[in-house]
Amino acid sequence: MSAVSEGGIVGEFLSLKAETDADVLTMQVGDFYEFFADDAELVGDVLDLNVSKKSSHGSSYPMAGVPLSELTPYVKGLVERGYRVAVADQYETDGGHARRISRVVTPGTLLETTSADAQYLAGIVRVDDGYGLAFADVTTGRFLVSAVSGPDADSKALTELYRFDPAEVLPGPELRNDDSFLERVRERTDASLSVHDANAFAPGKAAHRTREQFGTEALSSLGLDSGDGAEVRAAGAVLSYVEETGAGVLGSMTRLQSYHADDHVELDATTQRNLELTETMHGDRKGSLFETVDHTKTSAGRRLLKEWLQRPRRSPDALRERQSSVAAFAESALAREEIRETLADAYDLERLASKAVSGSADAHDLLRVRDSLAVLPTVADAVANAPSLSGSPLAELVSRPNREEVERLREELAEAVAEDPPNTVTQGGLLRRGYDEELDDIIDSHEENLEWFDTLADREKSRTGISHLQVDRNKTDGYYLQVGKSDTDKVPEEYEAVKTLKNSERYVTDELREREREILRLEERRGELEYELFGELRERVAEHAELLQDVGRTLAELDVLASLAVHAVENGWVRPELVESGLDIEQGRHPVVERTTEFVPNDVRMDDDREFLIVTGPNMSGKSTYMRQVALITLLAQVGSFVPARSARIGVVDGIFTRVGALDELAQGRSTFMVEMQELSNILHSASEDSLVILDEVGRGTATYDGISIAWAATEYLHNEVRAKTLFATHYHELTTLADHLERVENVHVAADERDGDVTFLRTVRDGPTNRSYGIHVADLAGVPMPVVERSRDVLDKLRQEKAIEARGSGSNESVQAVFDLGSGQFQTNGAGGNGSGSDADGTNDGEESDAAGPSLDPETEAVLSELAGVEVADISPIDLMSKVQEWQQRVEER
Ligand SMILES: Nc1ncnc2c1ncn2[C@@H]1O[C@H](COP(=O)(O)OP(=O)(O)OP(=O)(O)O)[C@@H](O)[C@H]1O
Repeated sequence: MSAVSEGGIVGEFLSLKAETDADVLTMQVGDFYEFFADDAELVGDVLDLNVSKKSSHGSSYPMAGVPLSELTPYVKGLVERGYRVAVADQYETDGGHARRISRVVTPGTLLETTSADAQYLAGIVRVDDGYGLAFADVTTGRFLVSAVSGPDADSKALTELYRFDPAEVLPGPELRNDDSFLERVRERTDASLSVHDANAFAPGKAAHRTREQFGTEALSSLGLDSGDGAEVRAAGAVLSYVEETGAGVLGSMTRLQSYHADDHVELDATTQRNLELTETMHGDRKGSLFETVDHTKTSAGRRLLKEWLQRPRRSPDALRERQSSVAAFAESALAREEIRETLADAYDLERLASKAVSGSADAHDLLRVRDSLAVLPTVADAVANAPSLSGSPLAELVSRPNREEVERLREELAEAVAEDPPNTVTQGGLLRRGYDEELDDIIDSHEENLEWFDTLADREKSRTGISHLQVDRNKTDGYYLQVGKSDTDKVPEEYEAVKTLKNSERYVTDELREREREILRLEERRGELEYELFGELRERVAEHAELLQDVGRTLAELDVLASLAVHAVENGWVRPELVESGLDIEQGRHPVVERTTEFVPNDVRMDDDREFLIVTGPNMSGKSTYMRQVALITLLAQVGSFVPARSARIGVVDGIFTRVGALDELAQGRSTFMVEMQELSNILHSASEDSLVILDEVGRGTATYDGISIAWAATEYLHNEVRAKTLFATHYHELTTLADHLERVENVHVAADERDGDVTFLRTVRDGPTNRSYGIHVADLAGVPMPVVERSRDVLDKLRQEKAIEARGSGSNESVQAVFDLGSGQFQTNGAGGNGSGSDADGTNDGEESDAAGPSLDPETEAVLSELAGVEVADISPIDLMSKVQEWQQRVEER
């Protein structure tokens, strides 16, 4: 026990606590880890740990404790709730014991996670023209850096944070006081924000740290050799944080990967949520795209599939390679299933590598490494033996890790680790015979001594003639000879009595004592030697961390590609053709909805003449489903997956942007309309002509005319300036007329059949606008009282009267093409072809000015109209009226 007095322990605890900025401290006191004072109360509350009282220097302190071997789950419990936990260990000093903080466990450096998901620690640095980002997963050794710049760098940086969903973020010194940025980080992730030494972010220091870890070569091969890049600053800070927290996993971070935001399809946080990639809008995992398409066999495969879905790619070559692998797997069911079955035997090698490096891997973990390594040659042979697989990129994939090296390490482990080792690494029994000579000698002598005891009773019986004699051992007396009372007279003189029982007597002899001491000595020596040898073996496995990561990654990739093939085969998906632009999906389906519904497939065609689709149709007809289906098919194609369609040609996009009604905005305390406009604003800023934009009901959150105006203007801007491929679902029937005047805007509608007051949803998408505005009709169907329905029709008519909106074509903002009259529901133009039926669509205009309040007419027509308006129908005879009409016609024609 500690040399410090009992009272001093609380004092020691409190002074260690003052040293650390961790939220909670636990301190080893003998065989226990103790929490005192506020920390004891916290663990009492949070983890239901029993809290007692400890008196110290006249005060009483709350105290809670757990045995040494049971600390891990408590630390994990605290860290998973977002606390940073400092662990102080006891060590020997000349005068007794002392304690120091050996590790600070934080959400981003927790090794003991049981979740298969990636667990990133992120560093983010702001510089003049953007941000540097570094992401490290201490559980797998993955380490990635990136930089984003440009006018929308803020949103790009936040997008990356959302994509990696880090457990912990270290903001650089420039960001620490930027409350609005930090608030946005909190909104998009569940990360804990931790403050790390500002010096660690300094360019020189960070570059030094990064070079030390990955080597100068690695930095220069990624073009980061100047060392003052923002991503290197973020990387250096992350490395120094991992080191400072004492997790001991730096060695597993073997490879620096750099990526460019342009390598991946931009998917902002809103879009990832809207498309329900990994969870539904209601927060369920089930019903997400990921859960629907996931057939992986390993947790590393699951993790990788999720990563692929969250980070679709833009390089057509890389995607075609994945497609070819999926196609090969799709064609060879037998080999695929054999490989998947073998993969199921693999454990998470990336995680095991980190455990080996941190020294926390036990003998069972090394057996897992052995068994997982054995999977590689088996699957590689299966690939080589299946003709349709051996000619595919899968052959290259399985030959990536060095097979000889894999085999050497596997053999070493097979020869070293015992088949059924104990759970602790200190008691011996971890290693096999034949692995180490000294160990074998120890085991031999140990066995020989045990054997001596096993046969002792028989030997003594025949030597002494005692028939009631047995040899046994217990905790207090050790080994002894037990002789029945009736035979005690035959006991030889070297027997030394140690205990008298009712019917027997116990004895020991010098030799027995000597043998017993030898057995204990051998057991102790065996424990020590095995621990030492095991440590060396684990060290060698740790030295192979990179190999383990390579094999782990290869098996995960195989697992994901096979999983995509399984889903494609089971659901009739096809390989999409990747093209430069445009979109031609024949008989496309929604990948998630098709699983639970008799799905009606639909076509989608978009090209340079048809870039903007206005999607109309009654409520619940399937507008949102249709648009999401387009987005998801595009996304799946850029994951390298097959897609739910009869055939598909997909133009590779640089980003997918969506704005759909979200459910949880009010819960976040922001006005729905404000959020809607922020999202719209982000899309208008970020989308390019290579992007896909999905807008569902933009403008709905405000007054109708405000809404129409915003939707109208956004359509013009997207069409004229951005030129992104856009699908826009709207209930504003008025917008459908835009197709007549904006060159590349087309209408499609989801058809519904209406008979005898019933609407049957056909779920079929057809060209052209829907032929009526359904809102009031739906109110009618829903049983809203007739007077209200009729009155609303009246009101709608009134509202539409004499309201007009101009449509602007591309080119100068002054060039007014057409005026939309909400009263008539028609466009009016004064130029050539002035009936507004579309002849102005090429953007040429005869230059006449239009009046935003309505078309300006020539004086003669004005006069005719005013006469018409003045006619008192009741006072004029039919004959007079006919001749008046003839006269008006003539005057208008001659004008
Ligand atoms: N092609 C289809 N085949 C079968 N069912 C479909 C199809 N499209 C949509 N559905 C189903 O129809 C329902 C309504 O779809 P959706 O939400 O897309 O309609 P909507 O027109 O966007 O509705 P609202 O205008 O009210 O937002 C959903 O339950 C969906 O599963």
